[in-house]
Amino acid sequence: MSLDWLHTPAQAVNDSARAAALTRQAWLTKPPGALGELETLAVTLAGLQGRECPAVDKINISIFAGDHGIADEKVSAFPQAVTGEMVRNFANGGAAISVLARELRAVLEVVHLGTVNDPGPLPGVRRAWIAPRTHNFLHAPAMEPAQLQQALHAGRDSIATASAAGSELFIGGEMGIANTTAASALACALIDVHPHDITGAGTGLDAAGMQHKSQVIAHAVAFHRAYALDPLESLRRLGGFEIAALSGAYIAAAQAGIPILVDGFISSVAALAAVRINPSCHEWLLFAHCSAERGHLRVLEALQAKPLLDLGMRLGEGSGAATAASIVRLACALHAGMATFEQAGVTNKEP
Ligand SMILES: Cc1cc2ncn([C@H]3O[C@H](COP(=O)(O)O)[C@@H](O)[C@H]3O)c2cc1C
Ligand SMILES: O=C(O)c1cccnc1
Repeated sequence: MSLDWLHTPAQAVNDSARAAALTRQAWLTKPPGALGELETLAVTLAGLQGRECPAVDKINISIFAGDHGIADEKVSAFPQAVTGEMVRNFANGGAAISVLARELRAVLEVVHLGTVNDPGPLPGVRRAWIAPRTHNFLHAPAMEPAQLQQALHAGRDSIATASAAGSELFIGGEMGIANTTAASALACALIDVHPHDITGAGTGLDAAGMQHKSQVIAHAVAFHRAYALDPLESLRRLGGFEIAALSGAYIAAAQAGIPILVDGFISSVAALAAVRINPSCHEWLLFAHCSAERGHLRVLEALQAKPLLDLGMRLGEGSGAATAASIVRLACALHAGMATFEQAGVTNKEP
């Protein structure tokens, strides 16, 4: 199986649906622009969904879980066993994203790509097993070429299922202890930022822990520097199974015409890799929130992204995107449900 599909263009945005939505916004009983970003959201979604009045009733969430060799370098405040334990927690419905998905009445899929602490087959968990974890990218590429391919295809498979179910919005999430280190290293390769300026606390490192993490990232980025201009190779060398699966899912969603709501720091780095691999998927990305993880602002800037929320969240799992999805729903409801000046008999301003 080749990776040629990664370069297939995303679906074209429907300009006439977008224009119709823009006109509709001007007719609604409010001063023009008074609903701020909610107006922009509705108009953007209209173009993506190809209808004057978009809707996000059917939301698909896929959480990709995988472990990281770089965890050996003591770069996380939590032990590696937590990744596998959280896969079980997702299956049992006890994680933050489980609660948010229920509230949204979204379809939640958990994709288990490989953990050191393997909980085994679980109901509601798709096993797309690659290996217990990636290689430690301080000394070697994180993934073998075949493993990168498996991870990208795991993401694409999630979109095939979502697309067949008529999904109107895709949210990707991740779980993988030490993945803020992988995402930070990958971001350094993709946007040429200094590790010190992007390294954050992740699950809660103190200042000394962050200093150490930043040095580990700097060494890894230097080790793989020769490949920094190649985004797919950087993803293989510095990413992780769940990060690559997210990149594959984003590209496939844009190709399938499903709008994407990007979560926090790790998801945004996966989105940046996706855009560097296939620039046409950029138009399909909506950005949910600004994570408290230090490097997120810099990554959002590289994506020219204006996120909807800033709640100090730093969890991952797709939780920020699931929270913002309610706002996206409200934007669609306002756009479709408000009366026009004419319908309501309200006097419009002078032209
Ligand atoms: C119980 C628990 C649940 C989580 N859910 C997401 N993460 C988040 O934290 C991890 C990244 O942080 P670091 O790079 O510092 O390890 C990822 O698994 C991410 O999804 C969690 C972390 C923990 C501990
Ligand atoms: O913003 C994120 O994605 C994030 C931040 C810290 C830990 N895990 C995830």
